[in-house]
Amino acid sequence: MSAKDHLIIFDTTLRDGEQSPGASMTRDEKVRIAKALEKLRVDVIEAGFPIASPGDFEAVKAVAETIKDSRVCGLARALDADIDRAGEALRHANAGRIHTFIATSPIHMEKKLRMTPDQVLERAVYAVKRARNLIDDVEFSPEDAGRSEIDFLCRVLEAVIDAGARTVNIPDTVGYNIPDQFGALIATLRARIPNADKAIFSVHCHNDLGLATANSLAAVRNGARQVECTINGLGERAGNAALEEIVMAVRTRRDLFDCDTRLDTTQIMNCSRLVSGITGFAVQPNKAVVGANAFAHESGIHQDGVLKHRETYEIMRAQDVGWSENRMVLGKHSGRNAFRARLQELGVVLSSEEELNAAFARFKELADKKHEIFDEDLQALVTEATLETANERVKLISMRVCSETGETPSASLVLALDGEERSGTSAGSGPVDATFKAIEGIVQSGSTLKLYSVNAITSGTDAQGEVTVRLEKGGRIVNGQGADTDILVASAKAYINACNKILHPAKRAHPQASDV
Ligand SMILES: CC(=O)SCCNC(=O)CCNC(=O)[C@H](O)C(C)(C)COP(=O)(O)OP(=O)(O)OC[C@H]1O[C@@H](n2cnc3c(N)ncnc32)[C@H](O)[C@@H]1OP(=O)(O)O
Ligand SMILES: CC(C)C(=O)C(=O)O
Repeated sequence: MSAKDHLIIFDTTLRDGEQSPGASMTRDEKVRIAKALEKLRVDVIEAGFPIASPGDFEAVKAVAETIKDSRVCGLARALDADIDRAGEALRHANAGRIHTFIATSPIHMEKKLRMTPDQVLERAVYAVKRARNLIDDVEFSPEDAGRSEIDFLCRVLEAVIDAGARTVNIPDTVGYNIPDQFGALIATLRARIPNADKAIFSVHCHNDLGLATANSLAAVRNGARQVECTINGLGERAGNAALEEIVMAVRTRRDLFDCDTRLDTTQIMNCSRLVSGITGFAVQPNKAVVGANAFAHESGIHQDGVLKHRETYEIMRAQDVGWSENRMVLGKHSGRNAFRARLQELGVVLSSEEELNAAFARFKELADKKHEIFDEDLQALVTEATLETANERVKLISMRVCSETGETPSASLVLALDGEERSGTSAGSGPVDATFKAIEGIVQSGSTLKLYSVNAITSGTDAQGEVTVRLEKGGRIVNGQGADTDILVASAKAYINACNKILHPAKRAHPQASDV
């Protein structure tokens, strides 16, 4: 890859990312993340701001001493002490860089720095020269370039390139720019600055208007060859451009970019999880590339499309960014094709289309009550569907259970017995007891309850409960199962399932394993 084709990825998770309130990292945590970034093959790791604290100095030093395959960078204001401290932290780096900056926008110069433009220009040149005395690789940023006057910006950049800055980074510090404008800014700077070809143009975009990635990409299309970004888009205020978005956009839309990165994108998820785990900043599920839903499909039409041809609804491969695979989430919007495919994956073979339809109907009912249907839910559904299509003399139509402090619980049920609707009410020592007594009152199975057990099939308060009921009649023992998000309904279903077995003419004279 030639320099022209190479898009340099400058990761600033450990510096600007750490500026997210609450995202402070220890030295060892920074080293762990830096190693993961090195494995991802980022070109430059900005490890911190050495003057900020003794701890950050130690962190930058430790990263510089550990990392061999990426360049390690330290940030410094345009001040002697900052530059010297950065140089000291980077002394043992295999490849180091000092990144010095000073603001160039009217508002920052007048209100914050309280310096005239000429003083700022002079200090910028001085800082770059001082840094160059310590290290070969110096980057300069005119902070708040996105709100700076173009003529002044050109003057500053031309002067710092002459002073030895190898990279000039154009920050949209407050995320104020929009893509067309920011792209045009890069094109104008490159065209107007006479020595522009002596430096690499870089961009550093913030996400205050949600445009950090779009602005960075617009800049790349206009000749920027370094992008500063962070894992998961971590960073000051609304964050920085997200590394994973930049890298995958350039790779996925090769048709639009005349450059690419050298990253091993399969390491992206690893870095994302590590950064999220260390900082405690959870990744939103719908975050591009690294969110839990980025490669998940729940809608039937999409699932059907992906099952037939993945690219109908996926522009990237989940594996290419480090997910093990894409995910089909079964839920209320899913269709038969995805349902059938998941059952096949689970090794469940339904003997007829009728059984599949019964299971699918139950699945939709359950999906109305439960956000996500897990494999265990499916197993339970299929068991029920299979039981349902077997000879069923008793079916649950509806039920109502009352349980109130100080009152005797009661249950009223409507069942279909041999196709005829029957209702019954009973009191009991508890709601389950009342339910079973009401069923027994209608069905008159004459059996005795031997066992009642409840299991949560999946986790969460919306989990399905699976109930097993064991009945005994005349030495014959049967087990009935029922599952539902309502534990009383699951209990009624289990009792009815067992009754159906009791009422069904026994094929054998003695209790059999198949009955139980
Ligand atoms: C856009 C960015 O992300 S820039 C990086 C922002 N990151 C950080 O600030 C994190 C680390 N910062 C810190 O730990 C501290 O702010 C320090 C150690 C750098 C400085 O602390 P202090 O000396 O107490 O100064 P304080 O932070 O209160 O104020 C900043 C000073 O730096 C000056 N300053 C700001 N930027 C620059 C610059 N690029 N070059 C020179 N001076 C600068 C300000 O004008 C102010 O000067 P003043 O004290 O004469 O008014
Ligand atoms: C130091 C510079 C590059 C910065 O972080 C910004 O302007 O946002």
